[in-house]
Amino acid sequence: MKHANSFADYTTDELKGILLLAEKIKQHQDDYGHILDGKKLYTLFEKTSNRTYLSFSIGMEELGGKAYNQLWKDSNFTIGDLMSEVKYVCRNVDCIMGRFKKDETTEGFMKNATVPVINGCDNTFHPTQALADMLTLYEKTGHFEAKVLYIGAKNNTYNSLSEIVTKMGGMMYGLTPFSQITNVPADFYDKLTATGHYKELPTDISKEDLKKVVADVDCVYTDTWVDMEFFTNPDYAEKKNQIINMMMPYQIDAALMEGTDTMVFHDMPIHPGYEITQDVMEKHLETILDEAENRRHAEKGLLVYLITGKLDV
Ligand SMILES: NC(=O)NCCC[C@H](N)C(=O)O
Repeated sequence: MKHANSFADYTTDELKGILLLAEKIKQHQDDYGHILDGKKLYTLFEKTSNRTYLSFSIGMEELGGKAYNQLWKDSNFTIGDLMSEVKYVCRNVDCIMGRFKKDETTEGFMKNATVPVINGCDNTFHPTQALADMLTLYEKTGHFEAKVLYIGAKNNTYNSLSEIVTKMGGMMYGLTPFSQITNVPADFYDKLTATGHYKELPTDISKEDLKKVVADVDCVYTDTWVDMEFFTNPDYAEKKNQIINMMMPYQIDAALMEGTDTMVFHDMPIHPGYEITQDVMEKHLETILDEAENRRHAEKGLLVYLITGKLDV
């Protein structure tokens, strides 16, 4: 039995297998409408969501299974012992997808569950977003060895994207003047660098040098500068303003993209005027929506793999 959290737990072949299965199901949906007949997925949200909620609910239904959704605040996880509650949930369902504020909750689920647990985005990793991103890159470029330049806050999305790009043998460039990450092992980024497929760019890189990287990569990627659990938190308002001021010079704008056919990716929700300008967002929106739709397709590959243990279906 496997969980889905860090891609350090997955081989390159396994990831390719999941993505190729996802693409096969996407192209031949009619052949896969019953593959998870009778299977049940429990989804639990401690944070807000649009894509994760919809993609897992509809994705499960399209495979013949059923998803049962609960908000953390309505659950007895708020008052009970985590270990025994997780074990109880596992008596009922075949898989769990949880979006939690803290990675220690994700890890608590994974430690105690007797069914596969998928991290639906905590403060450290967002693996299903990275699978969707890689599926999109594969569809748009025809290969898995993608070159990506991420400009923005170092965060959950960045960590999982960096893991998958390096694992697939592509090249990940990170320009991250600010970090939301508080809880990865000290050597996490060193290990990525040691693969030879990961490079952090200096924050004082010249516009000229940055534009060379933009022209060389398949896509420029950005994400919110402030993660969802802090976005509307009044206690975080001052910090949020500081971050915005610091990050404004790193906004994805038309001047940065000018003269290239490089794609722009964003995991959504988008904050035009902050991490990306309105015009660049509008120009690349169809690509971004392809990427967002691929959450559902990539997750279907993952669900089939985790629940059946098979890739050759
Ligand atoms: N598509 C998504 O699932 N978006 C999640 C947003 C990730 C962002 N770094 C956040 O934690 O708010």
